[in-house]
Amino acid sequence: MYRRPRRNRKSSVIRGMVEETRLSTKDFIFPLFLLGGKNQKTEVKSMPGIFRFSTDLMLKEVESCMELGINAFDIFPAYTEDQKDKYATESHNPETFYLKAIQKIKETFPEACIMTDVAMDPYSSDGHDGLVKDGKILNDETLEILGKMAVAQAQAGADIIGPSDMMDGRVGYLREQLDDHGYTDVSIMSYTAKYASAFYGPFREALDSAPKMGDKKTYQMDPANLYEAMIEADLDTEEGADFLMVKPALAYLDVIRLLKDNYNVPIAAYNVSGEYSMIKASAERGWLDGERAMLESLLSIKRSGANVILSYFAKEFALLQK
Ligand SMILES: NCc1[nH]cc(CCC(=O)O)c1CC(=O)O
Ligand SMILES: [Mg+2]
Repeated sequence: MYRRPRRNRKSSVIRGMVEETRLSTKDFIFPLFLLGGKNQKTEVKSMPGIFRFSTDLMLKEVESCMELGINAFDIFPAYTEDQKDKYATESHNPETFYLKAIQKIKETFPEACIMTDVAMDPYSSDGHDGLVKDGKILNDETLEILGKMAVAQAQAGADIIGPSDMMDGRVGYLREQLDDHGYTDVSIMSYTAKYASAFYGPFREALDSAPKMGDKKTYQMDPANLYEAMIEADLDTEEGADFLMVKPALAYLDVIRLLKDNYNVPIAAYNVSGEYSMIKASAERGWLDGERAMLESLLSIKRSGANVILSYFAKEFALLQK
């Protein structure tokens, strides 16, 4: 045998030299759940170790993450039922707590990169990402609401907006709205290939944002489809997306690879709530080594081509690097 691949695995130094993929805290965006009020901190039951924070406590959380090298955050607000309506009015009310919180975070930590979600669901009494009429999710009517939301978020200081709604044409529409309002520097990380997935369950518990009727299959993609992601990616790149995102991550590594190989735009992957909870739940039962399972799955997301990883594991990962 002239070739013995095991020679390059014989010591940890050599294994380190030939390592093809390396994770860094810089790869991550940490999703954070925001509450109204003051001095509030509640754990998400289905996501052990993940909390919702009111603005004052979130500032502390952001600070402790930044000390660990996590500098990018995606802020998701939790609204109560009485604050929701059909038109997701709170999403662009300049006095609403989540816009104030973003302002405050940017004021306190100007170097932090703040991303915001553009979709109606946390503010909608129907629990859908778009406007509901006669059981249908209206596309073009929704765009106008998303436009107001995105401009309000940019005004509050968002560095990146993340349309997660899957309405057609929204990237171009939002780019135009942002530019018309003078926010040419605000980036768009499009949820390009977002699948109708069972893995969003814990997130919907965190925000109490599950759809009141039906499901999201008329706008989110069918898990059976790979090449359809290229139709979405073609449109999003033409419409001006700065990043293309695949969501969820682990069950869709082939989609991440396909987009990475075909588009010259950075690819993001959302390691979603259910993917976090699966590992946490089995680690709690002693069924697998939670830390190793976390590192292996994060590595697989990067190896498949993701440049940016949104993950609830971000802080835990950063802590391990210390
Ligand atoms: N449109 C809202 C939104 N933005 C991110 C997630 C899921 C994130 C996660 O599960 O961690 C969802 C839920 C959904 O589409 O129902
Ligand atoms: Mg699309």
